[in-house]
Amino acid sequence: VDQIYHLASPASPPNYQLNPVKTLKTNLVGTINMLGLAKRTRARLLLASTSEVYGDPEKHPQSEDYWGNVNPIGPRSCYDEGKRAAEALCYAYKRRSNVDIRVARIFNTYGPRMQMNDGRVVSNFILQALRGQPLTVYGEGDQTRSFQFVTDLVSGLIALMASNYSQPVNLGNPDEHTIGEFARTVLSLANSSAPVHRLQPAKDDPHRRKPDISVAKRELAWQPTVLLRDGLLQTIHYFRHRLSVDEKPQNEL
Ligand SMILES: O=C(O)[C@H]1O[C@H](OP(=O)(O)OP(=O)(O)OC[C@H]2O[C@@H](n3ccc(=O)[nH]c3=O)[C@H](O)[C@@H]2O)[C@H](O)[C@@H](O)[C@@H]1O
Repeated sequence: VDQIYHLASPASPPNYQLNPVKTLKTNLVGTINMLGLAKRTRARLLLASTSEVYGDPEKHPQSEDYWGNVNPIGPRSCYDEGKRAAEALCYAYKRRSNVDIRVARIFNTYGPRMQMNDGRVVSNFILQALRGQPLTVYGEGDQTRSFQFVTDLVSGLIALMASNYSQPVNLGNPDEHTIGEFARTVLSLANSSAPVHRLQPAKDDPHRRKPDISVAKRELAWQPTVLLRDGLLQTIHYFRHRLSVDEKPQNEL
């Protein structure tokens, strides 16, 4: 074993909150298991961490030296604190046993082959737009996110694994949008006239999120290249195809 990409964990808020104990176990015990493997085999381990280590950030955009604003007992804490502890484990193994680690703090990522029932905003809005169902905006829709296309993330992960840099690195696209604006973009790209419905805000939902990617630019010579419009068109195309296959009446198959 030369390289370990430790990516395993539920990642969608409805998913990881469904079984919070399992989410914590995956990130704690799972990370200990993988770090043990890396120690025994002297492999380099890359941890998929998350922008959620910054919680509901008081610093904007978020750079890696920001310690975060996380509610340690809230509904998101199983994931946020699980990933924070996974990072702590990486640096403990590095200090104690000299394990060679890389830590990617991944910001909202989307693209073809996402699970349709994932529950995150990109898949929800695309599916709703294509089915002509109301787009479910949680709260006022003025919260922001910065969406990165999957191929950009993959090239960032590979560049980080190949680098000599062992401090955390943000991997994300700094192109920031409000969720209300994002709903309108999806409707327009999917040629949909579905309505937008405002629902209750999600508890502890981060209000703003945008990566500062200066470290990734400097250390990895990496930056995202896919524009939101182009990435969304590819993703909408994929979901449209999946719907035509999955929702075809049985007698037409
Ligand atoms: O990718 C990240 O950086 C991290 O954040 C995500 O969490 P979140 O940003 O809340 O992801 P979504 O569930 O896609 O929500 C994004 C925003 O859209 C809103 N939303 C979501 C779904 C929906 O149907 N409607 C809606 O308005 C949410 O309230 C939130 O403000 C996921 O927890 C993680 O996969 C990941 O580590």
